[in-house]
Amino acid sequence: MKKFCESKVSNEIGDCNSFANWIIYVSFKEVYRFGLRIEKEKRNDSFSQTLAVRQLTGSLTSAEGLRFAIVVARFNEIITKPLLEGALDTFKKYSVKEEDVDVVWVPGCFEIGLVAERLGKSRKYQAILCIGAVIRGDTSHYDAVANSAASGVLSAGLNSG
Ligand SMILES: Nc1c(NC[C@H](O)[C@H](O)[C@H](O)CO)[nH]c(=O)[nH]c1=O
Ligand SMILES: CC(=O)[C@@H](O)COP(=O)(O)O
Repeated sequence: MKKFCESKVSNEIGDCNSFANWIIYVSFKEVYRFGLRIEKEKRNDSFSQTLAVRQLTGSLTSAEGLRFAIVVARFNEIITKPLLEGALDTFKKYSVKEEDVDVVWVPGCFEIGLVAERLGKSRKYQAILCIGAVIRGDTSHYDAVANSAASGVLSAGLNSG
């Protein structure tokens, strides 16, 4: 499994104007399903001596017939639920059938890696997507939870191939 995307975004919830960090993790066994497009770009600036810049862009046309799992944390559900809905919507857009997606709720980010690893080892899924949200407060609690979640997801990938 490979780490596909990790993003940090700022987020406001109620009184708490804080930083939320959520992790989205996808792995694809069959990378060849992503068509690789090579585009050449001509630049009209001081770098124009570089005639062409090669850009590699992945494009997924259809994931029909593939099975996916989503592990989603209930903690900070106000954030994770819309992320889950977005993920389900995106799967639909790529022709993944509803019955080919299993959603597993876990209490919080701490549990994501554990469950993702089990699901990965089941060999039932093409990819496992993990969704969690950790909000920075006044203490170092944020770092503990976010770091554990990130390393749990990394271990899940490494241990389930
Ligand atoms: N503080 C956050 C948590 N904490 C809960 C833990 O993840 C865990 O579920 C609990 O300690 C039981 O083992 N979880 C988040 O997802 N986000 C947080 O900000
Ligand atoms: C990681 C958290 O749950 C976070 O909101 C805790 O906030 P605080 O550090 O103020 O206790």
